[in-house]
Amino acid sequence: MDLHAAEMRVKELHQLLNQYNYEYHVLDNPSVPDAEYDSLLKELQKLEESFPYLKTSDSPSQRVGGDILEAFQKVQHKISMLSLGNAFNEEDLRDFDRKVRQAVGDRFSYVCELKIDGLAVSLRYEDGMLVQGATRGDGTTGEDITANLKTIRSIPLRISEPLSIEVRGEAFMPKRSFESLNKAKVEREEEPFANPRNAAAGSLRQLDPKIAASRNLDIYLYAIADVGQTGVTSHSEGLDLLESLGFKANKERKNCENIDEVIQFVEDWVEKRAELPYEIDGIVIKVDSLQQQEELGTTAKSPRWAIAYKFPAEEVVT
Ligand SMILES: NC(=O)c1cnc(N)c2cc(Br)sc12
Repeated sequence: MDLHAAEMRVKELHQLLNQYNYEYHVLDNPSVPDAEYDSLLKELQKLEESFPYLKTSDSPSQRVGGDILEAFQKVQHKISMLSLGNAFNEEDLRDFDRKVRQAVGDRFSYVCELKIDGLAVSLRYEDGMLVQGATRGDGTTGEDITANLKTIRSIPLRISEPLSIEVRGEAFMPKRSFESLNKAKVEREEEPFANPRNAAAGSLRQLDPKIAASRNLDIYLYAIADVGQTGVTSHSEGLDLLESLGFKANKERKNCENIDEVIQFVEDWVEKRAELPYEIDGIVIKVDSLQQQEELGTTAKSPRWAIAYKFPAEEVVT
């Protein structure tokens, strides 16, 4: 095969492998069997060996990247990663609602989303290519865990538009992955992880990307850091844009016209959370309009236009 033919085939294999990966890990709806994916990936790896210059950083073969790191580099978040104020009961939620009304009046709506119990991370893309992934850290300074985040198959190595954009989300370990990881640890007489959140954090803090790759992590994206540059006017539009770019956003979100609907959503999920294949530790409630978010602003560490309702700690059944 000559170089031009190899270049064309590599381009075709990127498109096929990215599409199949998207269907399996983002849509949870594969159109080809795993064996088909594996054989196409092997074909790509062989072509990259024969024509090394065709191996690009966004190649599907580059998910489980390089060497074991000595340490993680520090990353300064250009836009700080805020934390959320907490609500623990209905009264706290109604207090939050009153403060929103005082600031923006009565014409506004909320978006309610599941609060994923994982590790907050930031992903930076340049011209559509994933160039850096980092932990939240203290909100201003995080750690560069790009190699480990690239192993999460639902993270696109290249998004559908050549945008330079930074997105935020929660990396997590599904319950079933957590259970099988801890079973293997106990069999090896190693200390098991206390919960999926610790397991996800521990996996993403591994200096060897091959270990992170073995942990079956996943992610839900829930914010665009520089959302003002995208032209969207609401948080719900921002979530739709994330999905159109190829990101995995959580489907269990609801637009709520008033705080009574928010409280109903919270009560519904207190009951339903056990059925989810991942852990959630609450519900995130946001004013939907970006203009009204702007009017409400933020305190030093958290937005006035959002709050996290925290579920009561589950009784540990001994
Ligand atoms: N959907 C969301 O906004 C969301 C979900 N899960 C989380 N752990 C967090 C944390 C912050 Br801060 S926002 C958010």
